[in-house]
Amino acid sequence: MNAMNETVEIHKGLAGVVADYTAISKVNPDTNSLLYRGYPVQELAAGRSFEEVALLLWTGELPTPAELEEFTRLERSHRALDPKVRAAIDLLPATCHPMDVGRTAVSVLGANDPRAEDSSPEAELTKAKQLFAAFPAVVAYDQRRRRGQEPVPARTDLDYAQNFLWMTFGEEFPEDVVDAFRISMVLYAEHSFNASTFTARVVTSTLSDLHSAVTAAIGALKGPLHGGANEAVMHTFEEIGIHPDEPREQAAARARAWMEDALAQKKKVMGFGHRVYKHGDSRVPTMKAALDRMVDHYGRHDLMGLYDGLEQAMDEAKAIKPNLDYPAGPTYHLMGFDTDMFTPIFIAARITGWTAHIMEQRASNSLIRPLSAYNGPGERHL
Ligand SMILES: CC(=O)SCCNC(=O)CCNC(=O)[C@H](O)C(C)(C)COP(=O)(O)OP(=O)(O)OC[C@H]1O[C@@H](n2cnc3c(N)ncnc32)[C@H](O)[C@@H]1OP(=O)(O)O
Ligand SMILES: O=C([O-])CC(=O)C(=O)O
Repeated sequence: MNAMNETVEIHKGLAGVVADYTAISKVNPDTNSLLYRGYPVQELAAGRSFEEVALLLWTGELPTPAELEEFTRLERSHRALDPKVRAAIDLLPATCHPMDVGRTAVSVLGANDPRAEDSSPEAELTKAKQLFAAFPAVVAYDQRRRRGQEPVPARTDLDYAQNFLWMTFGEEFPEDVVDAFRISMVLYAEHSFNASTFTARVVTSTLSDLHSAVTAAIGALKGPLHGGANEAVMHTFEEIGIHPDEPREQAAARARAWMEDALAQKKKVMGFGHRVYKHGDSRVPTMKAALDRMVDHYGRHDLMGLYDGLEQAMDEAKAIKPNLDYPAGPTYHLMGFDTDMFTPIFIAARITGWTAHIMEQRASNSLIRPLSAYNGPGERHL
C-alpha cells in the first residue's frame, strides 16, 4: 500500500505561528516582559487588586473609583455557592480530580444561566463578572468536602483574595499571606494565546457560548504541560521528600541529585521550560519574591533548599529556566492548599483572561479551522 505524504511545511504544535492580533496582553520573550493592556504585570502585581486587574483585562482600562465600587458590589453579591452547583458537585466522587469539579461547575452555571445564549457584549461582560465572583466558592467547597469539613459561607466585608482564603480555610490570613495570594492571581490572570486561551477562542469562533468556551479551556488547562504543572511541581517535591526541619543546604543537595537522575532518564520536569520564553518567565521573579516571603513567614527554609537545588541542577544541565508554576506551587502549599487544588486556583485567576479573549474573539470573529497535510494510506477501494 502506498502511503500519501504531502510535502508542505508543518508547524507542529503551531509553534511560531501568529494566529491573530490581540490587544489584551503582550508576551515579549526578547525583553522578558509581559504587559496587560500596556501595563507591566509587575507594576500591577505591586499595587493593584485582582478586581482592578480583572476590569483592566475586560475593558481595556483600569477602573475609576466609581466603576470599581460598582463591580465590587456585584462581585460580592455573587460569591455564594450556587445550590445547583453544590448539588452537582455532591454527585461527583471525591476520587475525581478537582479540575473535573471546576469544569463541571462552570458547565452547570452555564446551563442554569438564563442569558447563556445571549452573546451581546453587555451579556458577555456580565457573565464574565459573575463567573469571576462565583468560582472561588467552588474551589473552597471542593477542598473542604474532600477534607470532610462543612462549607464556610462567603463574606462581603472582605476583598476577593481575603474571601477566597476565608471560604477555603474558615480563617482570616495575615496581610502578607493574602498579598502573596493576590499576586499569584494577578500573575496567572492572562498570557496571550496559551493553550487554554486558544481553546476558548476556538470554541468561541464557532459562535458557541461563553460557558462552553470556559469549560473547554479548563480541560486544556488541566494537563501537566500547561496549568497542571503547578501541582506537578509539588509532587516532585514530595517525591524528593519534604522534611520541614532539614537544613536548606541538605535539602538542596538531595534535590540536585534527584534532578540529575531525572534528566539522565530523559524525564520532563514540570515547572521548567516554556513555549515562548526561552530565557526565563517574566512572572517568575515577582512570584519567587512572594514565595520567599512565605518561606520566611512559615519558617520553611527546607522548601527553598528543594527549590534552589532543582533550579540550579536544571540550569547547569540544560539551561532551562523555571516557569510561573514553579514558584506558585510551593506558595500554595505553604498557605495550606491541598496539592490538587492548585490548578483550580489557576482557573479562578485565568477566568479573567479567558473571558477577555472570548469577548475579543467574538468582536472580530473568524472561524478557527487550520489545514492538515494528509499522511495516511493512498486512495484504496473496497
Ligand atoms: C503556566 C504554564 O502553562 S507554563 C508551562 C507549564 N508546563 C510545564 O512546566 C511542563 C514542563 N515543560 C515542558 O514540557 C515544556 O517546556 C513546554 C511544553 C512548556 C514547552 O515546550 P516546547 O516549547 O514545545 O519545547 P520542547 O518540549 O520541545 O522542549 C525543547 C527541549 O527542551 C527540553 N525540555 C523542555 N522543557 C523541559 C522540562 N521541563 N524538563 C526537561 N526537559 C525539558 C525538551 O526535552 C527538549 O529537549 P530535546 O530538544 O533534547 O528533545
Ligand atoms: O503561555 C503559555 O504557553 C503558558 C503560560 O505560561 C500561561 O498560560 O500562563
